[in-house]
Order: sequence, then structure tokens, then C-alpha cells
Amino acid sequence: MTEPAELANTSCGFIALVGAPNAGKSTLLNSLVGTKVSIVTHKAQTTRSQVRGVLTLDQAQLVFIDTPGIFAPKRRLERAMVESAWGGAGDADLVAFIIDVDRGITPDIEILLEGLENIKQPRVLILNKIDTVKHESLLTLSQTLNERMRFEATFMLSALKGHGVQDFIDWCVKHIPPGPWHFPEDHLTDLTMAITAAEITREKLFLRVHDEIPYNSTVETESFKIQKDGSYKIDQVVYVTRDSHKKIVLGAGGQTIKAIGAEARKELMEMYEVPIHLFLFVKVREKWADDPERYQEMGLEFPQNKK
Ligand SMILES: Nc1nc2c(ncn2[C@@H]2O[C@H](COP(=O)(O)OP(=O)(O)OP(=O)(O)O)[C@@H](O)[C@H]2O)c(=O)[nH]1
Repeated sequence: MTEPAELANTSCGFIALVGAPNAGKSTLLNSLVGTKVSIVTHKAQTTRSQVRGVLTLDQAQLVFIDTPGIFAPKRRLERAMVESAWGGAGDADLVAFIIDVDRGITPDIEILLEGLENIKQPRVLILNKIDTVKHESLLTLSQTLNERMRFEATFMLSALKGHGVQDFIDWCVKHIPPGPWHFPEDHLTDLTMAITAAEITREKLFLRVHDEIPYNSTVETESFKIQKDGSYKIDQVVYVTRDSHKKIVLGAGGQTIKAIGAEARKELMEMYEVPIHLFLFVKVREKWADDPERYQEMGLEFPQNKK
């Protein structure tokens, strides 16, 4: 059987975005894909598992993998996140190492550089948040990192403002292997609607409650139903580890959870363009971070050893 001419010249590549927590990987993924597929907050460790964002151009399909930030993990959940991030890098055709230029070479960066030494795929360096620093410091940082490790190319960009992002896309298009597309043309992410909905609620929760609660909480979609009238009915559970956290998430008279729900619902309505009925419940599950099922829901491998 002969292939249609327009398919014969296609290329498809997986590009992992790795970096320290808060480097701007999710912001970059959204900017690359041109829509929000990965949640973003100012808090470190927002992304917990791999999120794929797909950009399909004339002949090339670029599949970007947003990974959890890499750092020295202490707890089980953190270890699962870091393992997932390196897993994402191992599965890719290209690895893009994103660094926050404002923070420079922190101890987390040293860990990353060590790990990147063991990655056999071609690496590129992305200096992100160039809107926050002076040009001279960018050149110094670029030179230092390029002396430490071989990078095929270096990009200086602002994921937030979109500056320099196109140059990175153009480079990727030229450097991915030929082959058929992995996803349908109109596909933007591999996240299911149920997971996307849970992630959006988690983003609103992270933004609204402070201190240790975000790191001790998770959100799961228990049921996602498309109703006869086209609206979506979504039931979600926010798991927290302590009763005192539940009180904070609920807020006085349920105000906080109501506000989180209203913000998540608004974003989901804009995203899916249908009426959304979102029901949030808060449950205390002291040991959810030691429960294999919760990891499965998050798309993470469960590390057997607690320490
Ligand atoms: N000024 C500036 N801020 C940025 C830029 N890119 C990302 N940020 C901000 O940096 C913070 C972290 O961004 P994320 O995209 O969530 O970072 P991440 O690397 O995915 O973080 P983790 O989920 O912790 O791994 C957010 O407040 C972003 O708005 C940028 O180019 N310029």
C-alpha cells in the first residue's frame, strides 16, 4: 500500500522539558502548544507527573513532555515525582534543560547536571525568564553551563512573555526524526478530561491555600459524566492529611472551598465551552501519600521503599 504523499514526509519527536522546580517548564509547555495544558503556580513542585502537550505543524509533530521539577527528594511522593521526571527524559528524542536565569546555578542545578550526564539523548539548554535579568549575566551563565556540559544548542527565552519560543520550535522541527505522527492532528494533550479537571482544581487550591497544605493535598475526579443536555457533571475529592487542613480548605462557612470550586468551574467552562456542575468534597486521609492507588491516579509509579 502506498502512503499518501503528505504523510510520507512527516516527522515526529518527543522533547522532554526537565529542570528544577519553578524553572518555568509548565509555562513553556503551554506557550509551545499555544494553550493551557499544564497547570502553573508560583509554588515549587506544582507538576507531579508527566504531562504531554502536542504541537502539530505542517509536516512535523512535536510532543513536549512537561516533567516534575528535579531536586533532592525526601518524601515518597517527591521521589516518585523525580523518578517520573527522569523517566520522561529517558523516553524522549531530545532533552531540553530549562533553567531559571534569575536563580542561576543552585544546588538543585548541580543534581540536574549530574543526572543529565547519564542521558544519552541530545540535550539543549534553555535559559528561561530572560525578562528578569540583564543581558550580560545571561551570556556568563550560558558560557558556564556550556563549559560544564555539551549542549546541541542554547536558547534564551521568556516562556511567560513568549519571547524566543518560536526559535526553539523551529530548531526542534529540524532535529526530530522522520516518522509517522503519534497523535491525531487536533490532539493537544494526552491528559484525560477527568485528570485535566482535577489538575485545574489543584491549581486553584494551590493558589488559594498556603504553607504546607498544597504539598499535603491532592485532587481526584471521582466521576465525570456528560449529561443529556451536554453539560458536564464532575465530582471531585480533595484529599488532605489532617483535620486541621480540612478546616482550612473548607474555610469559614465553606467559603474557601466554594471559591476554589467557582474558579475551577469558570476555567473548565471556558475550556470545554459547556455548562459545568462541579462538586467538591474534602476528605482527610492521613496517609494518602503512602497509598499506591493515589499514585496510580496521578500517573506515578509507587516507590516501594518509604525512605
Ligand atoms: N518572569 C517570568 N516568570 C516566569 C517565566 N516562566 C515561568 N515563570 C513563572 O515561574 C513560576 C513557575 O512556573 P511553572 O511553569 O509552574 O514552573 P515549573 O518549572 O513547571 O514548576 P514545577 O511544577 O515546580 O516543576 C510561575 O509563577 C510562572 O509564572 C518567565 O519567562 N518569566
